[in-house]
Amino acid sequence: MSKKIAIIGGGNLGTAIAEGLISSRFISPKHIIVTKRNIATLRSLEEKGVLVTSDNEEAVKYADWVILAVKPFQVKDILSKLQPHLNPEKHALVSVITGVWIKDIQEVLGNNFTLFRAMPNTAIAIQQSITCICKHNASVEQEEFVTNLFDQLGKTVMIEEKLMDAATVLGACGTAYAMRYIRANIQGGIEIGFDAQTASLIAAQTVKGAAELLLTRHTHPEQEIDKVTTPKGCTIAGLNEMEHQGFSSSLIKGVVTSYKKIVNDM
Ligand SMILES: NC(=O)C1=CN([C@@H]2O[C@H](COP(=O)(O)OP(=O)(O)OC[C@H]3O[C@@H](n4cnc5c(N)ncnc54)[C@H](O)[C@@H]3O)[C@@H](O)[C@H]2O)C=CC1
Ligand SMILES: O=C(O)[C@@H]1CCC=N1
Repeated sequence: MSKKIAIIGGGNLGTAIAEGLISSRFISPKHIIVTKRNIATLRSLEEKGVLVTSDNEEAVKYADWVILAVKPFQVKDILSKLQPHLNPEKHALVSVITGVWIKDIQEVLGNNFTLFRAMPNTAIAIQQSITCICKHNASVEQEEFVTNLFDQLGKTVMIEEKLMDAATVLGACGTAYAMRYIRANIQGGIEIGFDAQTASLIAAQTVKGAAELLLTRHTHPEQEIDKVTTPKGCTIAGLNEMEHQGFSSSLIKGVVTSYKKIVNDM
């Protein structure tokens, strides 16, 4: 029988997952049901054949896989209401919620459920996410299903739950960090003569190419940098100025600050 997936919380990430699953043809749109209190903004998913509802209970009755994609502060209340309608023989859960641990979910649902935590990023909408996954109480088939699902949407890596906060920072917040890097390049590009559109294209494609070099060659960034930096040239002059201004240091401090924010808030 075909698997059916409920996405509880059709916000940025929930809709991005639905869109990615449809584009990858991993699952038929009619086997996805997305919930949100106000479903008006889910119209475009509905037009693609996805079921939408404001009733979480209806969604879990329909599905066997339940993806939780609401804000951290909403999850306990939502799970408490769903608890009478969830059955460990039928349902397996995947939470993409930041800072919510397997033990937090177990506090509401008990210990019998198969639970996964997955940390994708918003590039999941175009099947280019990195998704870090950890599992609890999962069979080999269930692990394969979840890995296969997120493999359709980019790359996946299985990690221990204790690294989930770190995965959130590096993988999910990382999309925003990368955008800021690109934006700064665009601003610099405009100052040295490009119009905004051309600067954006050059900056984004350059970053994409740099990432592809690392992903296909499995080299260290510094090896690739060595190939760009002509002695006494302009690249090393710019790079060194960036470092004098604290470039790497500011990025590392930002990553650690994001991490501390998750750890201290949750
Ligand atoms: N945005 C991102 O890049 C990433 C977000 N996350 C995590 O994913 C979760 C969702 O994040 P976003 O999609 O950005 O937030 P969001 O606020 O866009 O989405 C949450 C959605 O849940 C809906 N919702 C609220 N109460 C509900 C209820 N009772 N029943 C059904 N739906 C309800 C809201 O209307 C909203 O559309 C958060 O826990 C976040 O930490 C994880 C990785 C990346
Ligand atoms: O900023 C946040 O809290 C969430 C977690 C990862 C991406 N967005």
